[in-house]
Amino acid sequence: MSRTPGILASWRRAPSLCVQKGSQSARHTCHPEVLLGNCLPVYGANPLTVIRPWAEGLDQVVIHVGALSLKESQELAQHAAEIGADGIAVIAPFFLKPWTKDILINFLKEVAAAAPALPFYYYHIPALTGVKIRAEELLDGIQDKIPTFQGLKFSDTDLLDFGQCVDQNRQQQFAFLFGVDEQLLSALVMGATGAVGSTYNYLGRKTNQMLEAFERKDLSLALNYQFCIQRFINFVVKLGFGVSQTKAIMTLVSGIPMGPPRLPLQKASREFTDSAEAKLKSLDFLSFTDLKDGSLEASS
Ligand SMILES: CC(=O)N[C@@H]([C@@H](O)[C@H](O)[C@H](O)CO)[C@@H](O)CC(=O)C(=O)O
Repeated sequence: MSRTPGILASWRRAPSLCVQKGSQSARHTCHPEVLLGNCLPVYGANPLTVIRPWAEGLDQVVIHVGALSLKESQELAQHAAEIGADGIAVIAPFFLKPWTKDILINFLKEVAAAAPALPFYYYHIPALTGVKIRAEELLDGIQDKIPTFQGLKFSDTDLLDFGQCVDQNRQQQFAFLFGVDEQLLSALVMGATGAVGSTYNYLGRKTNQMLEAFERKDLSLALNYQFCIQRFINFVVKLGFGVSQTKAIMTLVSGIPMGPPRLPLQKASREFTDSAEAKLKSLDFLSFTDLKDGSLEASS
């Protein structure tokens, strides 16, 4: 795999809230419950062909089929159905933006209709799309318009909006999947039923420990794990953290070459990777022998 596979992420529905079990390396994400192919189509690379090899052997695969053009999004949705995906997810189109809830719903409805048998997830990520329609508003009556609507991936720090999504839809059995890894514990308290995020590809074990502590109602321990995760994320954010840096860390931890990012992204610097590696080790995310001997078993 020389090109980016997007970001692999996983979740499991409530009551067990989880990212990849048993390991924190990308290589060991071969058995997550769900793989989300989070990539927009780019010229010459159909995300579905990239996702297919990753999807083999997984229990569930939800494929992101959002695109700037409705037609392209519909074609991707149809292809996702043809290759046996378990669901589709869609972000808001972000070049020509929908400016009201109804317009956004109409766009999503047309995409969902192209794969009428597949559960449909709205992927709310306003920082990247610039579409700031509140998720809580969007969810109001959404199943009347999109009968396959199954849930939401919520990648925003607005916990008021997130909490109200949960609170106003308690009867609906929706999946509420949180996407801000450094705030997951807060979202769990609000009622998140799962998590999808980039750092679970390499901070999975610590995150699972946090989830287990939360399920045991040991909030103090869960908070310790969340703080530890925050220490790492805070550290890399200060260095400049994005998709390229995620690829670099995933390569470092898994040993799987993720390849260079495409322009306009720039490859992560050697200094970044060295600093991230040192930080992972100092916070006990990796043991000192993990990377040297090729063993991917991370320390607890
Ligand atoms: C803005 C962003 O990239 N958010 C990430 C988080 O996992 C994020 O990397 C993490 O919380 C660290 O800030 C995910 O929610 C989104 C994501 O992984 C994706 O769409 O590929």
